[in-house]
Amino acid sequence: MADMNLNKIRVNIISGFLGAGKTTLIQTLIEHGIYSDSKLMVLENEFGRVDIDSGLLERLDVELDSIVSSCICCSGAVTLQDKLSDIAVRVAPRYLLLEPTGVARLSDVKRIFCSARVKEHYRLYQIITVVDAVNYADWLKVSKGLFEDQVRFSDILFISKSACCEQKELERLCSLLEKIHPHCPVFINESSLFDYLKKDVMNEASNGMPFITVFNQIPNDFETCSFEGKGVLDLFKFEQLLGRLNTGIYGDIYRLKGIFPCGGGKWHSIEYVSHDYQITDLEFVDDIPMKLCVIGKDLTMNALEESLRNCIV
Ligand SMILES: Nc1nc2c(ncn2[C@@H]2O[C@H](COP(=O)(O)OP(=O)(O)OP(=O)(O)O)[C@@H](O)[C@H]2O)c(=O)[nH]1
Repeated sequence: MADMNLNKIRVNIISGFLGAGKTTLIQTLIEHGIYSDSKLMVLENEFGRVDIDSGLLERLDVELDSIVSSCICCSGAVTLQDKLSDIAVRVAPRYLLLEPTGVARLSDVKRIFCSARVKEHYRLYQIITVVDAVNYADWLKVSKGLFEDQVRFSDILFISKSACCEQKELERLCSLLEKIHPHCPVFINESSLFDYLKKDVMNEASNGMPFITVFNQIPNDFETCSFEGKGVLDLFKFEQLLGRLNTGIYGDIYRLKGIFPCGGGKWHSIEYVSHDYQITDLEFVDDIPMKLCVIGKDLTMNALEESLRNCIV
């Protein structure tokens, strides 16, 4: 009898904390042809109300969909199941690449793929967690349980931003990862990860559901605040605001991302991760509204909104 599992949609999950580099890795995996010759679909989950990552992936020639507003590991679990059923019928890709939010518990996402309804169409293959070499110590302070959950339930660990770190720091991180998830393959450079994936991307998720019950101890009290609308940002004032984000007056801000126009037909993307930020010119942007999304704890939404309004010219 033919193995029914062979016809199922193969799922790779790309997990990792806020701003770790999940979307960047997805982009690179696709550009390096890891999924070439196969119909691929990317499913993004954005914690905020506006969808930013999809816009950044749009230029790649893949099917793209997203779930916004809710985190698929908790309140959005049913939405994910519905979306997966829809994709199986409407798109029927060979592969599905799923990017959960940075605050998703990987154990919960993995559990969704163990449900009978999802298993009917999908088969879970390798789960990669991206670990941010620059900011992991901050994330451990913010939510140790969540960090450990994402490491423990993955099949492959990829350390991003390694070139920005000293060797000693990398060694410290590697030994921490080994303690949390012994013997899990860890990759520091992209090319060795790609070589491994080219051979093993079709390996089924190896460790099943380990018998560990830590899930409910993770405080998932992250908040998000999204801004979307017309308006041009004064870059100087906006950068001043970015410089104030770590003072605590707007709460604890861990991540800000988005796209915005700044006059003269120019658009930028903003990537703020744990106090550092990068503003990049964007080449192809249609006439879409400015979109910004903030993730943190104890956010003072009104103060943040007022300060952002002050940046609009
Ligand atoms: N130097 C360096 N920067 C990186 C690397 N990977 C990602 N980044 C940068 O980190 C920032 C966040 O990257 P994303 O790929 O958007 O991260 P993400 O995990 O998808 O972010 P969220 O979905 O918001 O959680 C961007 O400014 C990237 O350019 C890396 O390996 N090295």
